[in-house]
Order: sequence, then C-alpha cells, then structure tokens
Amino acid sequence: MTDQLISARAVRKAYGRTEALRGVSLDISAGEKLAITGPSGSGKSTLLLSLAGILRPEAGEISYDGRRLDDLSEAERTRLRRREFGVVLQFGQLVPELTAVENVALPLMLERHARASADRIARGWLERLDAGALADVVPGELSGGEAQRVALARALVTSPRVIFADEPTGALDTVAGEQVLVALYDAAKETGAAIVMVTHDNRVAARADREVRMLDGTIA
Ligand SMILES: Nc1ncnc2c1ncn2[C@@H]1O[C@H](COP(=O)(O)OP(=O)(O)OP(=O)(O)O)[C@@H](O)[C@H]1O
Repeated sequence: MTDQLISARAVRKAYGRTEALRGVSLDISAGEKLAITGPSGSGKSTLLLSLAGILRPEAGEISYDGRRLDDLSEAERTRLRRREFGVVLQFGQLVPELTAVENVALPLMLERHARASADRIARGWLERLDAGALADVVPGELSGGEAQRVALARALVTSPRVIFADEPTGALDTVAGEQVLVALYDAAKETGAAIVMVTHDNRVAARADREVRMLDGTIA
C-alpha cells in the first residue's frame, strides 16, 4: 500500500551521448503541488515528459497509481495519459486551425464524447479561466496570455488527476503569467489534481508544496 500517485525509481534517459537523466528517484502524492527547478539543460523537461509517460526512459521504473508505465502497451499508456493527465507546455501548442473552444474540446472528442456535450464542457472551462469570450477565436489571434489560458483549459477539461506543466508561464509577462498561475492553482484546488511544474521562476516555485532541484541529470 502506498499513497504515492507517481513513483520514479533510478530513471535514466539519454539522447545519443547526452545523459539527460542519470538515475532520478522521486515520489509524488495525490494532490501535491511540486515544482521542478534547476539550471538550463539539467534535465527538467526530460523528467517531466518521462513522468507523464510521453518519453520512455531506458532504465529505471515509473509507476502511476501502482501500475508500471512500462508494463502498459502504447495504446494503454495513451489512454491513461488522456484520462488521467493534463499537459501544458511553454507555448501552449494549440492546434492553429481550430478555434479556442474546439481546442479545449479536443481531449473530450478523442475520448468519444458527443460533440454537444464536449462543446458545453469546454466552454465551461474557458469561462472559469476568464476566457469565455475567446471561445470562437483561432489561436493566431490570441495574445500569449490568452493562448496559455486556453491551453490550460484544454489541460483541465478532462479533470485530470495530474497536471504536468513545463514552464507554463515562461513566454508571458509577469501579469499574464501570474493570472495563468492563479487559474492553474485554483483549478487544481477545486479538482484535487496534483501539479508537477517545471519552472525557473523562484516565485512560482515558492507557491508549490515542495521543490526539487535538478542538477546534471540528478536531483540535487
Ligand atoms: N530531443 C533531444 N535531443 C537531443 N538532446 C536533447 C533533447 N532534449 C533534450 N536534450 C538534452 O538533454 C539535456 C537535458 O535537457 P532538458 O530539456 O531535459 O533540460 P531542461 O533542464 O529542461 O533545460 P531548459 O531549462 O533549458 O529547458 C540537455 O543537455 C539537452 O540539450
């Protein structure tokens, strides 16, 4: 028995000769807000993407809710990611051809929700993130802060148990970044989601329950 939601043991990941993760072990509890900090190139993004089941480490173990991620088939991991995880990256990565509400509804559509209910739920999240008026706008016409709020709505729309965020405010000025963070923390508080966030901003890290600092592919 364990109350750890995510558990990583001796995780290693290399890109060619670059050892990005050199034996990382970490436990994350349900609902915990964790900040991953450290210098550029220390392996923060690689760790986040590995914990989220997006990158496959070549050694070590990562478990989610007692299940080893590497025991799951690719299809099972994709399903787990879609149902349990929300991911938001530095530049939001919205689909440019879709409107804001279509972007937010996308994870629900992939889970075969009916279009009308997906649309309704997506609009609800946009409104909660103070972006209801942007529903029918395409990403190219949004400011950076607006696009990040839409990306956050998309990460939250499935009510994930974990939100993985890689420098979600990195492309924003202080005010817009602050708004996105407040929205993220409020939403997580409401749903009980854990947050695993890469940041180089000390003020952001200070809001987390715990900070782990990466250095040269290990936790310092
Ligand atoms: N796709 C890739 N191909 C080759 N090398 C990579 C790749 N992604 C990351 N690396 C290398 O792996 C190491 C760790 O990178 P990672 O992006 O995880 O660090 P980071 O701490 O998130 O850095 P930053 O703060 O600059 O985003 C770096 O040396 C980086 O150059």
